[in-house]
Amino acid sequence: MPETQLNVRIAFVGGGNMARSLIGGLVRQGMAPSLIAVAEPNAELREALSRDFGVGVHAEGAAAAAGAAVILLAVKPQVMRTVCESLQPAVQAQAPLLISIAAGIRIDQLEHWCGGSVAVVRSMPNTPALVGAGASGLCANAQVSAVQRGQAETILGAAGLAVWIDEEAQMDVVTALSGSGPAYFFLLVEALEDAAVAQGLPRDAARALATQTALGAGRMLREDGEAPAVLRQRVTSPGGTTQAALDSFAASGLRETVARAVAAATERGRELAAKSEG
Ligand SMILES: NC(=O)C1=CN([C@@H]2O[C@H](COP(=O)(O)OP(=O)(O)OC[C@H]3O[C@@H](n4cnc5c(N)ncnc54)[C@H](O)[C@@H]3O)[C@@H](O)[C@H]2O)C=CC1
Ligand SMILES: O=C(O)[C@@H]1CCC=N1
Repeated sequence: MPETQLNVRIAFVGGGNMARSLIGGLVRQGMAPSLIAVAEPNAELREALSRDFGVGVHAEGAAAAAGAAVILLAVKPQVMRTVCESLQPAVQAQAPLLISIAAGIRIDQLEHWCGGSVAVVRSMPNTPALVGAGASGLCANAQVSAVQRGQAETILGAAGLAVWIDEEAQMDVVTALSGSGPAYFFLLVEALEDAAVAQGLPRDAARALATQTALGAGRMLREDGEAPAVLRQRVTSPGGTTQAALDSFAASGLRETVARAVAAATERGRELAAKSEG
């Protein structure tokens, strides 16, 4: 990754699922594992990260953060305040770029918990990052330099697509769309599988066909370049089977149902942020 090659020290605080997927992406893209340090209290996870990627592992956040130009916070929102407070001396001494991937934790909270002025990128990735097909929204505060923006983009981009969001308030919408979004598509595949079984198809065949249809539709959305509505129209022969299904979706208010679900998820993100006030 020439322009995107990272040659600065990165500390991951939290070595769970999301951290693992981001670390895997960086190492696959050629980043030297010796530049990556991970703090993870769970010894089994620590050993697995060391064995699988050759990264440095520590039990404590402060040990991993020592000398890091980028500190990526990959812990659950509930422990974020304690973790930031423990990192305060390192953050104040080293002035690193701080990247948080925690749902619902705001930039001003992170600044406050880390002891004041600090460059922060708030990000919302999603679980397809585990297979290199993630989608992340990124939002930076004013202290983040152009170089640091590039670093954040490289780290999140190593696991898929990274999109900058200007207004932090919109990060709750990103969470509701792409953060939670994989679950919506999984639900649709579940429902399609069950529906096909109800119509007489064996379950194995129903799951295989529903899964591959989701993959095929996703790849066409990315690779064809046409708008989703155009791709949909191309499948829909007048008076045919697709039209019958789409008419039924419309009669059930599918678009309104989706709009209500995304509104509920956005609102929940706001509530979670309010709960973690401090
Ligand atoms: N799972 C998802 O779909 C998404 C999750 N996120 C966010 O990513 C963050 C991490 O989520 P996951 O990786 O799914 O969770 P996870 O539970 O797999 O990983 C969190 C890790 O943090 C470790 N940890 C706990 N206390 C610690 C401390 N004091 N210092 C260092 N490490 C500590 C835990 O042992 C655990 O391994 C969360 O804030 C979540 O909101 C963001 C986007 C999507
Ligand atoms: O459901 C949640 O709250 C988290 C945020 C995005 C995906 N999982």
